[in-house]
Amino acid sequence: MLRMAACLGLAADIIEPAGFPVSDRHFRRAGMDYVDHVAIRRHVSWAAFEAARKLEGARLVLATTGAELAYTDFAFAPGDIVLLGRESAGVPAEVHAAADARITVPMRPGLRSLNVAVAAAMIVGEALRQTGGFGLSA
Ligand SMILES: C[S@@+](CC[C@H](N)C(=O)[O-])C[C@H]1O[C@@H](n2cnc3c(N)ncnc32)[C@H](O)[C@@H]1O
Repeated sequence: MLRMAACLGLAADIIEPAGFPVSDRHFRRAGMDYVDHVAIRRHVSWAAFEAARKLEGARLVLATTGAELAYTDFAFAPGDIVLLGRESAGVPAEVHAAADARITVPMRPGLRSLNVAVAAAMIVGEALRQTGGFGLSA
């Protein structure tokens, strides 16, 4: 997802505790050489992230299998933050409740979820298509 953010000119927020090590050193050790090309904002907690987001006035758009609204039917706006949950557990109820919108990538019945990076790519692609953001960022 960080590689996608680098290539498409998107900023990435990481909210701790994350389900993976989040230091630049760990990313580099994992061969993530794109890390220097992404504006990564790290937040020490959910509360810290929410405080920063509210200062910016950005909408929080939660990607979840627990929503009715298809991502293609949602009207994205520049500045929206798309929040994705942990690969293992999704997001807690508190985070679900705090979102301004909840969207889903419709799936066949009986299957659990997409891989988080696949869901992110589909949703970000649609958001950029709608907002004209493809290729506009330096
Ligand atoms: C592997 S899923 C999490 C699965 C977890 N067991 C759960 O019950 O939420 C990781 C993240 O990918 C995103 N995701 C996966 N499939 C999705 C879908 N069909 N629609 C929207 N988001 C999805 C969500 O943000 C989810 O929190």
